[in-house]
Amino acid sequence: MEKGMELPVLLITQGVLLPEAKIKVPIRSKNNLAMLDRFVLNRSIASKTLILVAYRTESEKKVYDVGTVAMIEQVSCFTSSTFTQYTLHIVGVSRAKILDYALPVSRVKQIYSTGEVSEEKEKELYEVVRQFERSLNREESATLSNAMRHMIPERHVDEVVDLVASFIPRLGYERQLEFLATVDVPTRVDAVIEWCKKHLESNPPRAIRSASLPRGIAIHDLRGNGKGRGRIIHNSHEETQNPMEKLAAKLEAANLPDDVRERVFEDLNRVKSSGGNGQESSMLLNYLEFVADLPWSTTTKDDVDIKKARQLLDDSHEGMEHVKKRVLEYMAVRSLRDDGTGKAMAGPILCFAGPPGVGKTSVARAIAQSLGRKFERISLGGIRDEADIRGHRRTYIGAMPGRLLQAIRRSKTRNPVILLDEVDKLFSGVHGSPSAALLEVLDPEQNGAFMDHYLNLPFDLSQVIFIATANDLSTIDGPLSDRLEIIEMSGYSTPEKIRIAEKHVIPSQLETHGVCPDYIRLPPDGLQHLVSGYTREAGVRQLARQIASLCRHAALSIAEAVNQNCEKADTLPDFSLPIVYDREKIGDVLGPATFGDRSLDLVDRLRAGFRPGMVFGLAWTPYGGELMLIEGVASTSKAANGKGRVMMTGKLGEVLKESVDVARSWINANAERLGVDSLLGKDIHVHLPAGAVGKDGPSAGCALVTSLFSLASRRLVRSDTALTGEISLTGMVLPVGGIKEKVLGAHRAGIRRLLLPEANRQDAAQIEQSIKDELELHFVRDLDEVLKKMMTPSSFVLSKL
Ligand SMILES: Nc1ncnc2c1ncn2[C@@H]1O[C@H](COP(=O)(O)OP(=O)(O)OP(=O)(O)O)[C@@H](O)[C@H]1O
Repeated sequence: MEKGMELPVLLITQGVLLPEAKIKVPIRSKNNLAMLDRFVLNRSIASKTLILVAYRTESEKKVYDVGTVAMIEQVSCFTSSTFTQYTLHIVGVSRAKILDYALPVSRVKQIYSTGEVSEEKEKELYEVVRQFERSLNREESATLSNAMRHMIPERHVDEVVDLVASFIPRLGYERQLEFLATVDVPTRVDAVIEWCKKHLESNPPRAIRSASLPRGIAIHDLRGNGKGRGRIIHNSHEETQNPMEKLAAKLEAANLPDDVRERVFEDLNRVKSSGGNGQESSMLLNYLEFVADLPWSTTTKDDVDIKKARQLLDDSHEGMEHVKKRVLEYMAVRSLRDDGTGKAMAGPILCFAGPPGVGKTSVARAIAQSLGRKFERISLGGIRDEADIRGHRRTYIGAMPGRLLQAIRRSKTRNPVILLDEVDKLFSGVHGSPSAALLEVLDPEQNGAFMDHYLNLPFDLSQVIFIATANDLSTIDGPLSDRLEIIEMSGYSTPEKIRIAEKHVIPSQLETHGVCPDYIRLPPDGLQHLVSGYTREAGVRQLARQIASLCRHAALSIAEAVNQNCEKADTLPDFSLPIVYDREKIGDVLGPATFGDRSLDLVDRLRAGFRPGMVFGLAWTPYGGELMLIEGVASTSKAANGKGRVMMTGKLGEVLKESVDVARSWINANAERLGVDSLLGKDIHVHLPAGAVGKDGPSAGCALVTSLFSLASRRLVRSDTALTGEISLTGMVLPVGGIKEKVLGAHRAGIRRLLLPEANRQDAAQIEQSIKDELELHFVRDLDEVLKKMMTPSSFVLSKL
């Protein structure tokens, strides 16, 4: 049996894709959708390469036995409320025989072209193609000449005819299929010459007006090089240059380490000896270009001036003193331990953790700037494939280097600061563990000779400074989190947001939109309204977007006024500067406020309808703190053993479920002492609304005890208070995380009285004084204290549970 390779199948029902041509294929059929889902969207290694299969005739549903190996250049996705349409942007690579047709994967074998084309034939071909190009409409002509220009030098006549054939209008399905199946190059050349001539009969070429031709096209000339197979010559300068020599010079200039140099020049000689022909050589050429582009020995010199760095951080970032302090310490240690090699000494990798938009990326950028290093960001969100970090082996068609080396190439230096964004969103899939690969990258023992599968040569990453960011620390892989030094960046309070907006966001948005600061004014109450009415976030990203909308509005108003002024020089426009964005004007521009009063209404409505068993807890989410309603009901159990059951709903995690059990046991054990009925013999149902959102963690313990006590005592819980805290079975209140976020979340929701664990007193000290002034904070040590402070003083007691 013939061997071959297995490729995912994309069935096309209209048209034929020839090698070198590009098409867009909307994915509609069930089979194509399944293939897309399995091989492309989930990023398998072979995901970039497909086999395009066509039917024998457009009506007959039998597949043709020659297909096109193709590479996906882009996947675009259009989503409306009713459907999602994916479209693949594809480029044909080569012909392939379909050995074993099956869905979703078929076994195929690449077919190579055969036959030599005489010099005269080539000349004739290039002459006809030149005229054909000028007979196309301007858009197609530009696309064809562009495609020609982007064909690497040394492309052969067989590739040129494939490209040109894909531009011939109204060729017909069957003729396209026949052309696809023709491996003999002279036959294809004859066919293309004939089709071009036919087209020229009814579409004469436009006259050449060299002055009007775009640069590069006038000299874009197709002709034989007099040495057998033809090649495309782009311009007179390139005519004199041998691309192999150019590449060799580039590799020479790259200053490769000795062991690497030897292997790379061996590869170059292999390409040279094959004359640069064929699929393998073209892959090798791409590879060598990549090797030459890597900054093997280019570094920037560190310029560590702590005073300057402090100034830069202060100028670009408001508040966040603990972050700045830690960053400066980090830089000071680096400068003292610098042994002149620039190597990052074994030490922790900084990881900024916090909700979106709190400045994690911009602090990392400031670190790079103050060290005088290049900055690159790699987004790790959703990566499941080890190859994303470490690259694909070159044996795969369409193989690519990993994201790390791509970032290094972009930075053009061997010692940039690389931000590993969202390390908490790395997943392990069927194609290896990206976080294990990342561990190797971060390990100073191993990263001096990092092996990317594509590069397949050791590359020294030891001088790179890695900084990570995360939203949710609980989802970072254990060994990876051991390597990270976490610096928590919590969300901002409203006054902090206002200060950040005034000092940083507004000036930078004005500059971005080219609006003079004198032309626009955002008075304090306008800004306050913008923050509380149009944003509900821990950071300032949404706020920056809203300010950008105001700047765009200002830019448009000013531009319109200026135009009007020019048209009627004698009448001044009805327009006065600066434009003042007060509450009313903001409402006109951005529409009615999305938050603020309306959501406070919701809390007010909940408070008005408070029943026994209801209590406000506090939740930490990766997007900031939130008020969390807990509801409980109890009824006499009808269970056979009479003991009563507990039901929990609202997508609760294991730990949260256990907290309900602990709370119930504590109430039952202390019922007599507290003077309430035991919950034994009662069926209890605890529900945490926003049922579709998963919730977990031990910090709702205090709130759960309060809810169950309320049921047992038939007394109402204070609806003006929210609380957080883990509990022990013996009634102690234990500390919890995310205090600042939770307190700010409660404050945003309009709750002013809070119960926090005594052991978290220190965390609460970090909250801005102006916020604390508006709050009544109670620190509690045990559950007796919690219940005393949480229950309404009224003797409102329901007669029966
Ligand atoms: N304390 C601050 N002072 C000045 N500007 C700030 C501050 N915090 C955030 N910003 C600005 O807010 C914008 C968003 O910040 P950035 O992109 O760094 O957020 P991030 O925390 O990295 O978010 P994500 O997790 O979504 O990537 C940036 O323009 C940043 O400069």
